[in-house]
Amino acid sequence: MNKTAPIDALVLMSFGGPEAPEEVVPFLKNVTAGRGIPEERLEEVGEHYYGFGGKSPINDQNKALLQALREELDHREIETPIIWGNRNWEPYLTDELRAEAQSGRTRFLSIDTSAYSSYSSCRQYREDFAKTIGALSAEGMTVTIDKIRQFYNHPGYAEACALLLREGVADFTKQVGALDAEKHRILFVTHSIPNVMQDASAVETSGYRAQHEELMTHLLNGLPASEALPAELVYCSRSGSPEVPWLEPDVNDRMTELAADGVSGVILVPIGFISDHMEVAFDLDTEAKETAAELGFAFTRVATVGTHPLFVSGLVDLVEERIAQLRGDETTAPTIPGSTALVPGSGACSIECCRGRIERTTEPNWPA
Ligand SMILES: CC1=C(CCC(=O)O)c2cc3nc(cc4[nH]c(cc5[nH]c(cc1n2)c(C)c5CCC(=O)O)c(CCC(=O)O)c4C)C(CCC(=O)O)=C3C
Ligand SMILES: [Fe+2]
Repeated sequence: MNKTAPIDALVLMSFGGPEAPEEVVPFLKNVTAGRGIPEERLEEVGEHYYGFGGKSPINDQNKALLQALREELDHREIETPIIWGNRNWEPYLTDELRAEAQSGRTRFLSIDTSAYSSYSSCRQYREDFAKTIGALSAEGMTVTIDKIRQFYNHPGYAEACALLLREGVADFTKQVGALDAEKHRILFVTHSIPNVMQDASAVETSGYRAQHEELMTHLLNGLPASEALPAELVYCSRSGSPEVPWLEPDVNDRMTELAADGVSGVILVPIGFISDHMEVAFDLDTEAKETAAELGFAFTRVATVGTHPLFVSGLVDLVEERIAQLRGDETTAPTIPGSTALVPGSGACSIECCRGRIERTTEPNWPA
């Protein structure tokens, strides 16, 4: 029995990353095709990858997540295949779906590895689906791809983040002896995006930044009073041209400012990333950690959810939720308090949402 009808197969859809030094430049070319990212920035980002032997950590993390999802599906006696496809590197989405279609599975439900709404983290994946559908159609194959909603406010993701935050606070407390609201800060960190992309994300949902704030508020409310510290949202991994405004403050700049205000320790909480991919491994664990060391800060970087069982079972709950919606069955769409489930369109945002790309074309640095 196909417990997931009308879906034939699930797809873990991610960004992709190089496996070896010779793949770094071709990968970066794929990522930035048609974008106005300056050459110097690409060389700089290339160096981050070479610093890790030319291999991105993201693929092994996706393999682990794929395995964990398989186990959770098996546990629920759901036999539907789950495969993995990427936007920017092998295994490419189109190739994986072609192989499935040749085996007779043509209706897909995607689990994207991005938690929030924005062009880069939601709509661009849907454009990838459209490209794959178009490419396979040109080869005579008809496939459909739906997706689960953005999961930043799903209890599975949020409660996994909450437990990991408690562990991080415990680690930090050991380092400093006792928490002190004058001297210590919680900095929630996410990937910066251009301001125009932020604005476009906030048309039909609360938007990229406010979604992070909803989760932050929930996580802070969940901390016992003895662990309460002042907290704020900061950003990492800015790219693009310096004249184009992106979300700020940068995590390093903010730590430097805080040091001038008498702060001497930070807990970084990377709620924008589901696993320790390059932004976490380089921008936080290398660069931000160095900044903290220069400032003489106590420093803890909270773990990302990775394959946390609450996160993995939450994703499978979201698969079941979306399938129930597709069937027209009664279903609930649970969220953390103070947040609302995103409207089902092609899964998460409505089809008009997050059109960051259109605004970009009005800027000299963002060619159409
Ligand atoms: C919001 C967001 C997420 C989170 C949501 C999600 O997970 O999707 C994310 C994830 C990722 N971004 C990644 C890598 C890169 N992102 C770049 C460029 C950009 N990212 C942007 C935004 C985001 N990016 C934006 C607005 C740009 C600029 C222009 C553009 O392209 O729209 C560039 C080009 C060079 C540079 O500018 O840094 C690279 C190499 C990797 C792989 C890491 C690894 O290998 O472990 C992952 C998971
Ligand atoms: Fe990125």
